[in-house]
This record gives sequence, C-alpha cells and structure tokens, in this order.
Amino acid sequence: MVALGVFLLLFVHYQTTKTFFFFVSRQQKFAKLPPLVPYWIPLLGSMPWGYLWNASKFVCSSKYAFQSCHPVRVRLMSQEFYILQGARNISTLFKQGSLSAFAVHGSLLRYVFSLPKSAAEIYYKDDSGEHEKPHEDSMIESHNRVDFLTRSSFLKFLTGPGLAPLSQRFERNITKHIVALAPSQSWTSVKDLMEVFQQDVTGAVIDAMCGTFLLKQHPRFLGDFWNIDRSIMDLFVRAPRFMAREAYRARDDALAAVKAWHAWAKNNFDPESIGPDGDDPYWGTKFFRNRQDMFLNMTGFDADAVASQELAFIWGANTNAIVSAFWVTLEVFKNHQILKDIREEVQACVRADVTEVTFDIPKLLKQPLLQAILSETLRLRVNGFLVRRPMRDTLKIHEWSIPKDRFCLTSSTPGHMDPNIWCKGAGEGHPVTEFWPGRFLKTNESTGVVEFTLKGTEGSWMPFGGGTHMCPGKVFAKHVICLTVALMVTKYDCVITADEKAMKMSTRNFGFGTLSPVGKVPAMIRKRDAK
Ligand code: HEM
Repeated sequence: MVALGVFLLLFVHYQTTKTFFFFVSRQQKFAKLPPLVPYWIPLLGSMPWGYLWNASKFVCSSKYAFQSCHPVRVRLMSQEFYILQGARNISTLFKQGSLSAFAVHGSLLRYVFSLPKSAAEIYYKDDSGEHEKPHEDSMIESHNRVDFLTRSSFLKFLTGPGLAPLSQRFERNITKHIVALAPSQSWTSVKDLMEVFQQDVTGAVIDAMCGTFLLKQHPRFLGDFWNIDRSIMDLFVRAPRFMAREAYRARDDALAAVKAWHAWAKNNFDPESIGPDGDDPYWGTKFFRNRQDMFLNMTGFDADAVASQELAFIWGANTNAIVSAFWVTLEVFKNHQILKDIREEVQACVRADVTEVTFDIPKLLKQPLLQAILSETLRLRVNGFLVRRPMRDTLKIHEWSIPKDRFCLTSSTPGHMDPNIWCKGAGEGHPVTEFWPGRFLKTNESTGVVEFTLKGTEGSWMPFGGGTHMCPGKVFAKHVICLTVALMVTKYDCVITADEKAMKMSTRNFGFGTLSPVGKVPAMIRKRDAK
C-alpha cells in the first residue's frame, strides 16, 4: 500500500515536470530559459541510469535530453547543467566567444594527470579570455593567462611553423617502425594489431615530439601510457586507490618519467644544439622547451605541475590519433575492394626517387577515398562529450538563453549516428551503424571525378570538436593516420584473424574520444613484393 502511494506521488511529480517541459518548449517568448528535463524523484533529479548501462544507446535515444531539438536544462541532485544538441544549435554554440572549455580539461588535468591544486587554481581564476587582448575588466596578470597562453602554444606548434619539422621527424620514425614489423614474405602472426599501434605508432609520435630520451630511459613509459588510457574513467571519477591500483601506479610512474626527462633536458641542454627549425634533441621541440618557462612563471606551478601538463598533452596527442589509425587500418584490410582502391591511391603518391618508400604527403592527404575512410572511421569511433561554460554573458542559442557560468554539455554521438544526416541520398540503404565511406564522396558533375566532401555535415560531424577550443592537432592527426595506413598497405598484406566480437567497440571510455576494441585483434602479416 505504502509502495503504491509512493509510486503515485512520484508519478504525479513526473507528470507535472513533463507538463512544464512541454509548456516551456512551446512558449513563443524570445530568450527563454530552456525547459527542465522531466524527472521522477524530487531530490535526485534526472539520474542517468540508462547511461550507466549503455552510454551510446542512452545518448542516441534519450528523448528529452540528447535527442531534443532545443537546449534543455538537467537537474542532477544539487547541480543544474544544460544539454545542447542538433546541428543548428551546435553550429551556433561554436560561433560564440568567451566559452571556457576548462570544466573538462581542469578535471582531466587535476584528477587524471594529478595537477597540483595550487596550479589548478590558476585555471579557475583565469577570466581573461582566449584572445590576445584580455577582457577589459579582468585583473589576471599576463603571465597567469593560462587559457590564452596554453592555447597559443598549441596553435604555434600544431598549426604554425612547428608542424613541418614535427611531421618530418614522425615520417622518418614511422617508416623505420613499420618497415621493421615483419621480416619476410612468409606470414608472421601478430598477437594484437592494436598493440602494434600502441607501441610502434605511439613510439614514433613521442620520439618526434619529445626527443628520444623519454622512451629510451623509460622503456615502460608506453605500457604505462596505455594503462592510464584504459583506466581514464577510474582516474577521472577519482576511484579509490585500492580499486584502481595499477592505474594510479602507471600514472605516477609516467609522471615521474616525464619529470626525469625535464630535469635531464634542463641539466644537459646546449643552446648550440638548436637546429634551423628551432627544435633541439633535449626537449625534442621548441614547444616543450618554451613551455617550461611559460608554466614556471605562473603562480602555483612547480616541476610536478609542468610534468602533469606535459603528460596530459602527450596523452591528448596520442590517444585519439593512434586508436583511429588502428580502426582505419582495420577497415582497409577487412575489405578487399577498399584495400585495392586504397593501394591505387597510395601508389599514386609514392616517390620514386628514393630507396625506402616515401610519399608525396600533400598529395596523399588529399586522396578522396583515404579522406573518406578516415572521416567515416571518426564518425563511427569517436564518441566525445564537449563541455563549455559561458564566462562573460548569457549564452544565446537562437530563442534560448543559458545563464552565465552554467555548464553546457554536447555530445558528438547523436550527430554522428543521425540517420537523417547520413542515410539520405546516396547513403540510403546504408544504416548509420555500417562503415560506408561513400557518405563522404560525391561525383563532380562537370568532370565526372569522385571527390571528398564534408558539405552538409556542419554541426553533425564533429570528431575534433569546434569553436575556439577545436582540436589544434587535427592536421597532425590526419598526417599520422594517413601515413601509417599508407605504409601498412604498401609494405604488407594483412589478414585479420580476430572474431567479430573482439572487434566491437568498448564503451568503457565513452565520452573521452575514440573508443578502442573490446578484445585483442590478432592478425597475420607478410611483406609484400612492393618497394
Ligand atoms: C583522430 C585524432 C584526434 C581527435 C578525434 C581529437 C579530438 C579532440 C577533441 C574532440 C577535442 C576537444 C575539442 C573541443 O572541446 O571542441 C580535442 C582537443 C585537443 N586536442 Fe585533439 N584530437 C585528435 C588528435 C590530436 C592530436 C594528434 C593532438 C596533438 C598533437 C591533439 C591535441 C589536442 C589539444 C592540445 C586539445 C585541447 C585544445 C584546447 O583546449 O584548446 N589532438 N581533440
């Protein structure tokens, strides 16, 4: 009887919040507060039970939250935040200035990468904005403008003059690694293809970025790195140490390794060793060398804080790119026709004037099928949450107003899995769950040439996020992925022997970017006759 009474009360509460939801949604008034998502239990609010069970299904089916065509307000215990979905709303969000992305970055830095509290404070206090000219009423000293300073360091490194030398070093490293994978033209078994990417491709990226000391002196670094990556959710939610001992051990050892590299570079650095591109063998790049002073000038930063920052950067530079490179390679080797077509595209970019295989990289990065395969892979494999906080003013999303300082959450998954975007026109007959690169190809009517296109996907395809905090590494990521795949298909035949179950995506790290396969992916590889 009591249970029935409680149920009836909760039911009435739910129906009332639902009625209000629809009432506010339909109001015609301009600049209105988004409606509150209906919920059953008054003090708990909208508990995301479905999310805990199947995160991907939850964001693709939660009618009131991630599937709503307008922004909504969510109450979760004492907290309130906003969810924003739909191409039109997301495109508008990305056009706004003064949105801080620190909500997620701060928790990642603080809890996953152990940024000391004194340094994290600088982030919380920084209200000077992301532009060179600080906000007029901001009192933050110029050396403490952490958002602007870190963002400019990324941009100089990854989109400015730092990119060419980094890319060239990566090219040399990855070629050596891939060429050494299998010794002969007889089949060699590979226990787990993913491990090849975690060791060889990550090794090539880290050596190109940090110089060779880090991995030479700390051979366990790569293992620790992927251990952290696997357990990122445990660290992020601050699981007690006894429940995630190995994750905390890996994180602490990786931080110690980065700190030891920094100390070695500081003690041994010779200014004469700086090359014409500005990089040097101690810090690896001008980027890491210059960030030492930049961070150590900030209030509350010490050697531990800098190690946390740089380990976080190394993680960001590898996790998505390496796992995506793995999926692209897998898709190519799984399908004979795609493999044949990709080999043709890649072969057209091989430079003939050298002994070891090298590519005309600008041409390679423009090949339509390769770009389409990469884009389709990112659509299916990247599942990220993006969080923004309006720092200065109310955030206006069409007729909706989100008050200053509130958190706004959006997810790449609903857009990536929306049949109204991906199954129209040529995509008809290809369900959203199917890997079909044709979604990103179109035939030029006047020339008859098949071209790569992202037209019509704005606000729906967003593996790299968007707006002022959009991923600054997207060009380098494309380079890493395309070159790795080009080398693999040129040098090797590969038969994937894993069962379908092992190749499913693990949702363990849902929300953090590219998801890994659930199991090991064994394969057989052999050298090809090609150069
Ligand atoms: C397939 C590969 C990659 C994917 C899918 C990816 C995705 C993302 C996403 C979704 C964000 C958040 C953007 C936002 O909040 O709007 C981000 C941020 C970032 N990414 Fe990437 N990323 C990739 C590769 C890389 C690489 C190779 C680097 C560096 C070499 C890199 C460096 C960063 C940095 C530094 C940020 C923080 C930017 C900021 O806060 O302003 N990423 N990435």
